[in-house]
Order: sequence, then structure tokens, then C-alpha cells
Amino acid sequence: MTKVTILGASGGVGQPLSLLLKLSPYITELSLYDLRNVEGVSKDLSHINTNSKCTGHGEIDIEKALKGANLVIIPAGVPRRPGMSRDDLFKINAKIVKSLVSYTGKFAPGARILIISNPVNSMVPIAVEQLKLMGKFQPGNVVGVTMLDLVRAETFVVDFLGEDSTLDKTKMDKDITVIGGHSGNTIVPVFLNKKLGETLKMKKCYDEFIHRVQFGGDEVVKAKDGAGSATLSMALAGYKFAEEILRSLHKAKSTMTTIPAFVYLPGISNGKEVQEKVGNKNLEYIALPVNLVYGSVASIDTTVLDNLTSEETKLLNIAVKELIGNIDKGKKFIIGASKL
Ligand SMILES: NC(=O)C1=CN([C@@H]2O[C@H](COP(=O)(O)OP(=O)(O)OC[C@H]3O[C@@H](n4cnc5c(N)ncnc54)[C@H](O)[C@@H]3O)[C@@H](O)[C@H]2O)C=CC1
Ligand SMILES: O=C([O-])CC(=O)C(=O)O
Repeated sequence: MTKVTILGASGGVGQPLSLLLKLSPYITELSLYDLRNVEGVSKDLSHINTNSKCTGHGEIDIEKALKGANLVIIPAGVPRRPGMSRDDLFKINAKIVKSLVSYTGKFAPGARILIISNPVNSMVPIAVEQLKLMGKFQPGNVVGVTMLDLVRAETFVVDFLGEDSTLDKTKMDKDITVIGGHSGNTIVPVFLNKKLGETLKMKKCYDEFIHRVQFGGDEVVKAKDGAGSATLSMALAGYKFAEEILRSLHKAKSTMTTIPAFVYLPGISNGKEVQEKVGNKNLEYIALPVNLVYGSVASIDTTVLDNLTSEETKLLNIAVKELIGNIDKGKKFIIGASKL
């Protein structure tokens, strides 16, 4: 029996993510929770003849929504409008994430928790600190979803390399990964296949490629012109990540070479090694390729940090500086400035 709960299931991300998860063979109960329209969405999905039953839960029903959940995914919160940064969402989304993570700690303390709500760089520290305060924090169980950055990188690198490319944009995670965080300059694409990076440089489009990956979210916000941010591509990315967690829970083989996630380093076996390799012993969170065991992050694949080019190192250093501020902001929201 595997129960997956989506908190914020009626939203732009939540609905297509729920649809994709309804197709997962690993789920027996898909539990949807939202403050609005959840009865309609869950009834609609419940007519799909797949493995899982789909249940819907409104505001007063959060205990039922969460009880027994193995995996909790949180896309609840407001999205950006043109002219906004992800950090502009902090005030509203911090309260939402804090409250939903508290309920998760109370009613589904063993669940793996995936944070989609923005700004991810600050929301994950909020989730971790809140669970720590409650005495419910389990290292490796709480991660920020940065998979959309990898999905974009895989797509854009093929776009830049042209029509006659023999590359398959659906299977590029052996060639490229994305590390750092999930906003602008904190997003750092890294080539595992150095030849591809070199080719982009030769074609004089490396910088443009990096910019598109770092600011891909803005492209969508602009195109949607006030109607929100990425929802469909995010749903796909969230589904891909959740499927990896579910495969790991079910001891099935991963389909990916690298699985990036934004993680809390002190909670991970080789977290200290990462801090040393990044050159900042105070850095508590970063997105890197992770190794999953039973759906939890057991360790980090640090090899990516051993083979950075000078450009990638420069980008990572910029990212780390910005990340530290984002992380502190999230921590302070829970534990207060005086205790830091
Ligand atoms: N990590 C990533 O790569 C990405 C993150 N996002 C983020 O995901 C979040 C959601 O985006 P959208 O789905 O487009 O927004 P949306 O506004 O369409 O949906 C959000 C949903 O959350 C629900 N909600 C709000 N407060 C809630 C609460 N306390 N409990 C339960 N449900 C609650 C709303 O009722 C709504 O249905 C945003 O913060 C957005 O920035 C979006 C795309 C990519
Ligand atoms: O841009 C946004 O606000 C949503 C997001 O995180 C993304 O699309 O990467």
C-alpha cells in the first residue's frame, strides 16, 4: 500500500501533477487536499481506471488527507506574476508551507516530503526547521524539487545544438545536470559530458544557454502574462521526481543517471564532504545529484563537484553567495533572528 498526498492539488501545478500520478503503478491511494475545488478535481480523477483510488479532502479534512501517507508533495502557494521574483512570494508562501509541514509532521511523520512551492531555496529551510522544532525531522526525507531546471537544461541544450543533432532531449541527464538552487543565479547547469559544453562555446551560445536555464521560469511568467507561472512542465518535472522516490520505495531501478534535489546537508551522510568541496562550511542546503535509499536521500553524488570547468566554478560561487541569504531568510522565519 502506497499513499501519496498532494497539498495544493487543485492548483495550476497540482491538477496536472495529480493526473500524471494517477497513472503511476506504484500508488494505491492518491489523496488530494486543497482549500478550493478539491471535490471536483478528485471526483474527476477518480473515474480514471488505473491502479489507485483517488480521494479528495477540503480544509477541515487534513488529518484524513495525510494519515498513512508515504509521500507528501507540496505545490500549495501563490505563483509569480510578471515583474515579480520568486522571493516576492516569500511572505505568503512561508505561512502556507509552515502550516502544511506542521500538519505533515503531526499526521504523517514518516512521510517523504517534496517541496515545490517557491521560493524553494527558502521554503525547504522552513520545512526542515519546523519539523526540527516539532521533534519530527528525519534527515533525507525533506527535499526541494529542482527537477524542472534539469528538464529545461535537457531541452535547451538540444535546441541550441540544432536540428541535425543526434541527441535525444528526453534522455540527457547522463550529459548534463543542474546544481545550486532554484532561482535565477542560484541555478547552475553543469555538463557531465564536457564535449557538449565545449560545442556550445564553439557555437558561441554557451552564455545564452546558461541564461535560458537560469531564467526559464521568467520566460513562462512573461508568456502567461499575469495568469501564473510554469504549471504543465512543472507537473511533468514533479512527476518525474516523485516517480524516482516511488521507485526507490518499491526497490525498483531508477530510470535516471542523475536525480537532482535541494537537500539539507547536515542531515546527509556525506554533507560535510559537499561543504568542503563547495568551499563553504556554512552552506547548509544545496541542489546536487542525490542517491536515494527507500525513498530518502541517503547520500550525495559529489563527483559532479570534482569536474567543474572554470565557468561552472564561477557560476557556483555566485550561486552559493545568494543561496546563503535565501536559506537564512527561511531559517529566521521559523527560529527567529535572535537564535541564529
Ligand atoms: N519548484 C519549481 O520548480 C516550481 C514551483 N512552482 C511554485 O508552485 C506553487 C504553485 O503554483 P501554481 O500551482 O501555479 O499556483 P496556483 O495558485 O494555481 O495553485 C496553488 C494552489 O494552492 C492552494 N493553496 C493555497 N494555500 C493552501 C493551503 N494552505 N492548503 C492547501 N492548499 C492551498 C490554492 O488553493 C491553489 O489551488 C507556486 O509557489 C509556484 O511558484 C511553480 C513552478 C515550478
Ligand atoms: O518561475 C516561477 O516562478 C516558477 C518556477 O519556479 C519555474 O518555472 O521555474
